[in-house]
Amino acid sequence: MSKTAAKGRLICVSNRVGTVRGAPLAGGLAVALSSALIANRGLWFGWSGKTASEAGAVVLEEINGINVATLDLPTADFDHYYAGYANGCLWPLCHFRLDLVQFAREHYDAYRRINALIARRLADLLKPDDRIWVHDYHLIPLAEELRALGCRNRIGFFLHIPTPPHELLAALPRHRELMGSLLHYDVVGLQTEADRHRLHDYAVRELGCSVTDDGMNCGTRRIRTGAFPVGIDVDEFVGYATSPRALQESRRMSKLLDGRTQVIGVDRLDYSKGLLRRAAGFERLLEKYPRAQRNVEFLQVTPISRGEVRAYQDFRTELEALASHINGRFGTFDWTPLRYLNKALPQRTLAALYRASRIGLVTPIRDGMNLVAKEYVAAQDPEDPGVLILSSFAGAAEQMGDDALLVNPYDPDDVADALERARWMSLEERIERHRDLMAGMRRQSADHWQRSYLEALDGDAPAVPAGHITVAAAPAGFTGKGVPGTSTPNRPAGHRAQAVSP
Ligand SMILES: O=P(O)(O)OC[C@H]1O[C@@H](O)[C@H](O)[C@@H](O)[C@@H]1O
Repeated sequence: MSKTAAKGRLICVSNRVGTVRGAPLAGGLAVALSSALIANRGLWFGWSGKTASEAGAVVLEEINGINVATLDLPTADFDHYYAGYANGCLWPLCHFRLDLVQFAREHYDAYRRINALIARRLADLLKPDDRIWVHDYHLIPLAEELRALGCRNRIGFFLHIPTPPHELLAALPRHRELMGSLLHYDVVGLQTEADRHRLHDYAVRELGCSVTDDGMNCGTRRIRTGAFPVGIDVDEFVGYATSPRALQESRRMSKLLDGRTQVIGVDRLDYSKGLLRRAAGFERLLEKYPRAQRNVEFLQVTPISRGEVRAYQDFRTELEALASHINGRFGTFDWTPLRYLNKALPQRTLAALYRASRIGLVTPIRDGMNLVAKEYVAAQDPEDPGVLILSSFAGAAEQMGDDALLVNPYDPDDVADALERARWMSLEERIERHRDLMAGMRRQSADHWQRSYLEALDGDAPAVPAGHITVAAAPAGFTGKGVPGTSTPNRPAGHRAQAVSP
């Protein structure tokens, strides 16, 4: 199929739609997807942000020039789906925190019901040549539910968060059922090559797939896989950071700092962001390099997130205790070492804060990509840029690892040493690193991300064949649901492919 063949509409589906009434479109990702939607006469489909006693009807409207379709989700299932399964089970699992995974069958069942509901509502709107692009872990089974309704459209999936290794995934009850549902997509996109390899490894071991140059063969299904690293709109962010207002704010901030070095961290309040270990690394800097005392300030901007999930509540309490401990231990009447804000700041304000900060400290214990790292770099003054310190466990490290200072977030000494090195890095070295980082970010922008993904989705992966689908057998113990063509429970290992209707 030619890449330029006439295409149908693009339908993006995500739990939250990226554009809301009354607020301008913000963030490179939302902007990139919106421009793809506008160019492809598309529709953004997702949750309305409200729950109701009954599942709602789809509301169609135009917001910021984009066609948006939303629905209220049923209250009875919503918490189990969102806080229970998506954020209490899949999120920690995908961020390698098996210890925090809370699996409950009723959560998983609600997650499946919500996916089935979204599929039914979406199916009513579909035209035969629409291409569907599903986003993130909330909606892994969506293609399977759509296929069950007879949908033969091209459907792609993009996972914004990390893919865990086989050993961790295998600990998830009913993992084959969940992961097998990925085989109903035509294209599965991941953030990094490492994620892609982990997916392949899982699919070979558990789903009977074989790996090809551009994806996987699973019986008669050919699934294209690829690493599509999410980027930012570099010029948009440079524009924020160099607006007269931002420059004025940065100058005001520099005056307040009075010659002290500002280190900045900006993250949702989430255990995956490594905030406790980051604070411990900062504390280590003050202990190990006493000259840093009174000369460095750490500003951590941390809007509250998913406060209904227990692990997030516990984490917040621990972080607050550590922040006060550090300030109590090292602070003086005229110097607060760590300023910790639970506020969501607009992109423009963040850009000014980034520019006034000599060091960007981005140390998640695991992250799909991390766009803060990219925004921090884009906001810098190219003639006197700051230094990015980046966790080697952020997806962004695959692209930025040569020019950022990479650290192991589990090692406070490594973080402290990188902070000290960044403090004293020569102007020449900072300029060179910044230049190379900017060049890489321009090559792999948000726009490049959506274009390359859609090219893969429109490419030569076969659309779902009419009639029967077959896949190779899954190993013993597999309960069937999830993989096309595997409806026999507990099929023995080695059983060959079997045909079923899609
Ligand atoms: O939607 P939430 O739970 O507030 O989390 C914010 C975002 O967090 C991201 O990291 C997820 O990949 C998104 O899917 C999610 O929307």
